[in-house]
Amino acid sequence: MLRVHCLARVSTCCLSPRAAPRPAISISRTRTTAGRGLRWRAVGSTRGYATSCDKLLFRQLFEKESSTYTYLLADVSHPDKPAVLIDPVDKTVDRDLSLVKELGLKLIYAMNTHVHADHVTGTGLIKGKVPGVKSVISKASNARADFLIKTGEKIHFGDLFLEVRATPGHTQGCVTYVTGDGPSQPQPRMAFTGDALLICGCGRTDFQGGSSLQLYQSVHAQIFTLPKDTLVYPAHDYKGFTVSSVGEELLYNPRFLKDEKTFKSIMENLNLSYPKMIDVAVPANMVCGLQDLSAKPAEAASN
Ligand SMILES: N[C@@H](CCC(=O)N[C@@H](CSS)C(=O)NCC(=O)O)C(=O)O
Repeated sequence: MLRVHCLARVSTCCLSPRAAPRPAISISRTRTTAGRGLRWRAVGSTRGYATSCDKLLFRQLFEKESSTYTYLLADVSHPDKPAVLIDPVDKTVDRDLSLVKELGLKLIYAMNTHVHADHVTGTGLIKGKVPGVKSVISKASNARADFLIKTGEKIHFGDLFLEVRATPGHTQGCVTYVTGDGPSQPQPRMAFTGDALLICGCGRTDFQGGSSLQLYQSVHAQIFTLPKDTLVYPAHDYKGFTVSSVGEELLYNPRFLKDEKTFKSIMENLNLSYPKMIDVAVPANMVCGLQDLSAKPAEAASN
């Protein structure tokens, strides 16, 4: 187990008597085991788009120019209320940090699912505004960050954790973050799929080392093997959808329902225009948004 950072305070897990006290912040490396369950359980809503866990605070946030979703997760049962942001956008950093402050959370990680091409990550700005926050991205992305994570590793915030699953194909370094498996973790599980799996769609594969065959295989192996009730939260939606599930994507995703060859042909014929921001966004995101911020003094901590 690789511990990369610890807070002095520890808390015991209130829902799992078997769990040992865990440092508030840590990243550990374990082997990933794909869920094989076939559960379909509606929790708290008629469509089942909710997760039950007293500890988890969860918010889905939207940036309208790039149609990007940012996700805020926190363990509110822990005295520090440690929180993570997944895929923050530079333009909405102030909104996101205000929310973190209002909710009394302690932001510890600003995480990226991949090197985005259509917008600049908010990670660099956040690090300047909230000292102590660590940036996270995959090692396979070849980007710079405080923590370079790999498949199978766990990212802990309080007693909750996210499991890292490599889902390359949109870019070489794409990962999906999945909430933990176990009695004290949110049920159903939640998968933050970045651009690998979108709702009834997927990320394009025509730049940044993209590969349609790799995408097809990684989504099938790493996401579609999760329990069917696992909630799917993508990095983008262009039609106004907010959440799906593994079960729904298995039934209705028009791209992944096809065989590999047909999928490849679909991806080769998407005819999408290049993202407007790509020339600015990719270099900035390769350094997790710290491209030109070194000269600027850090602002006062937001929380
Ligand atoms: N018009 C937007 C870019 C839209 C786009 O290409 N989205 C990407 C994800 S961001 S790189 C994508 O993979 N889309 C897949 C799809 O099927 O739409 C812009 O100019 O930024």
